[in-house]
Amino acid sequence: MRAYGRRHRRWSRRNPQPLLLVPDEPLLIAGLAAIGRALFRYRSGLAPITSGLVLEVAGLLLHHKQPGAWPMVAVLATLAALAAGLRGWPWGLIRLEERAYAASVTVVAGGWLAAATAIGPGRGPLPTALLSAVVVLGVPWWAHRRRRARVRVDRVVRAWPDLAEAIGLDGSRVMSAVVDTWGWRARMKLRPGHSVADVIARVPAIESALGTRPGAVRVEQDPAHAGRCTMRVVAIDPHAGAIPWPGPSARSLADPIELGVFEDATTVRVPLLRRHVLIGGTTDSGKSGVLNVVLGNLAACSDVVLWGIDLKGGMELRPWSSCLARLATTSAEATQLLADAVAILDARAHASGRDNTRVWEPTPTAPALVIVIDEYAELADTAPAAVGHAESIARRGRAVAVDLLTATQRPTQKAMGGGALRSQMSVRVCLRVRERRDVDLILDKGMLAAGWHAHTLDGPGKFYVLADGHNQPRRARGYLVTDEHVRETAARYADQRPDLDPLSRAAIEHQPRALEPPTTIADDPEQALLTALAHAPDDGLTVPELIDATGMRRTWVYDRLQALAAAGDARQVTRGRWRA
Ligand SMILES: Nc1ncnc2c1ncn2[C@@H]1O[C@H](COP(=O)(O)OP(=O)(O)OP(=O)(O)O)[C@@H](O)[C@H]1O
Repeated sequence: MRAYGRRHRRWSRRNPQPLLLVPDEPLLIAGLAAIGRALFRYRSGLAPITSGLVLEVAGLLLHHKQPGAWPMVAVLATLAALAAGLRGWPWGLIRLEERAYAASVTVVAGGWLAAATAIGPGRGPLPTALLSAVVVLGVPWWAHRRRRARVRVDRVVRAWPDLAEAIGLDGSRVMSAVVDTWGWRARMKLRPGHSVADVIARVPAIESALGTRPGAVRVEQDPAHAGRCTMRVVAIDPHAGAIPWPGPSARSLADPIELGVFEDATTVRVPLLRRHVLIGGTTDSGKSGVLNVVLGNLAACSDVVLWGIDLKGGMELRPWSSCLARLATTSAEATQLLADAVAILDARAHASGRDNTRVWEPTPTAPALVIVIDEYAELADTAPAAVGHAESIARRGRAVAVDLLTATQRPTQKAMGGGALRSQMSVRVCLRVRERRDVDLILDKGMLAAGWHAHTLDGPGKFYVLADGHNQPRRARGYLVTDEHVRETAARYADQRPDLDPLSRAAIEHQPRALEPPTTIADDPEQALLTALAHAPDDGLTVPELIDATGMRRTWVYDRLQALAAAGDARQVTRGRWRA
């Protein structure tokens, strides 16, 4: 038996059976069905031709049965054209061009039908007129981008059950789909037991199944139903170009700040009163850009005093110096500034307790205090004493309107005091990060898995924001604030800045001043700098180390480093570390 089986298999390999297709229905019916399917599939593209044929038949019937009805046809056509042109009825057209097109088509079709009813569709110029109208009015129809997009979306919706099964979302249903300016979005119902996290985990597979570019699919939870979500396919990136800053929108800290624009063109509005802000992202992700948008707005608020800490020698914040009541550029200055802020906080808390007022309401005469810290991790590295003050402000500052606005490349556990500081930051702006786990560091644990994919942001200024009213992973792009904007805004509001209230001023005056650490200035700081750079270890020296070596101020060291770098005598080994 086994020998027979082997022989049979060998014989089958040598003499393969021809593949026979046996139709199980008559050829004519199969052919008609195929034509029907093709007509149905391309029904949108064929619509002008179909409409021409329908008109021809209607003209024939009306001419034979009711040739005197042509004035009625003309009147109805005019009314229909008015409804289409003025109200977009019955297609719900919003855009002016689309309504104009619908009105023109209705007028031409109605006019032709009235003429065909009166004299017959085969007479005179009517056949040529109908053919020309189909071609001329068909061209905009065939070229219309949204119509073609709609057709593509309809096909995807029909194919979704198979696609969903292939990517592990079997049982999910597309309930409705809408084409918008940038692509399309669909409301989806998931299989019982599936959640939006399952869809988010399969986003790359969905992109592959739909044939989109990577990063084109967004998924948002339906706030009313755990088993439903909105899937958005962004065919054209609405954030491809920079969005110019329209200027400050806030006049008081109580006004929400407009940071930029979401992908659906709505404005990103974030309330800042009594909130600490953390802006995180890798180098060149646009942190300073977002900081500048916030500063540009706060500069226009008459109830905020601004203090700044910029340990990059004031590189980022100095352009705003005319609007900053204080700017610290060294670790010692930063520590003193934060200590003063804690003193203000204590004085205000004390006064609130005494007067039985729960919160400090900022006004131009009793303004809020916002402390802007550029590169918080650097502060944590170089001024550990300052970190204690910052944490104290983060914990207790909100009620008395002493707020922190911090930017950092990477809010590591160490920089963020083991997360204690970060947990107080109720507004988090996450720009592009290099490593996926940084998303959880900036936003919170589990946010990466929940769809806040900041590692896929592909341009400076693009961000996710987590704040009151913003708890869905929606991509936004910050406004681009140019140097010119900064100069103009700082100059415009410089003399409108409020002063601290007497209570806060008195609190600072009673503060013990830290003694300036004695600095020994090298005889020839320039030479000392060159020697330090020449003998620097392979991973370079930090700016504070160079300050120690030269005894000069940070700004001097930065200026000299820039000049030496331009001349090729110094180079930045990694960010902030230098050697010859
Ligand atoms: N919203 C934006 N739209 C377009 N371009 C932007 C935007 N924000 C920033 N950029 C551009 O990106 C570049 C880097 O921006 P920025 O200096 O703000 O980044 P950063 O994260 O602060 O960098 P660093 O870590 O070096 O301080 C700049 O050239 C800037 O013009």
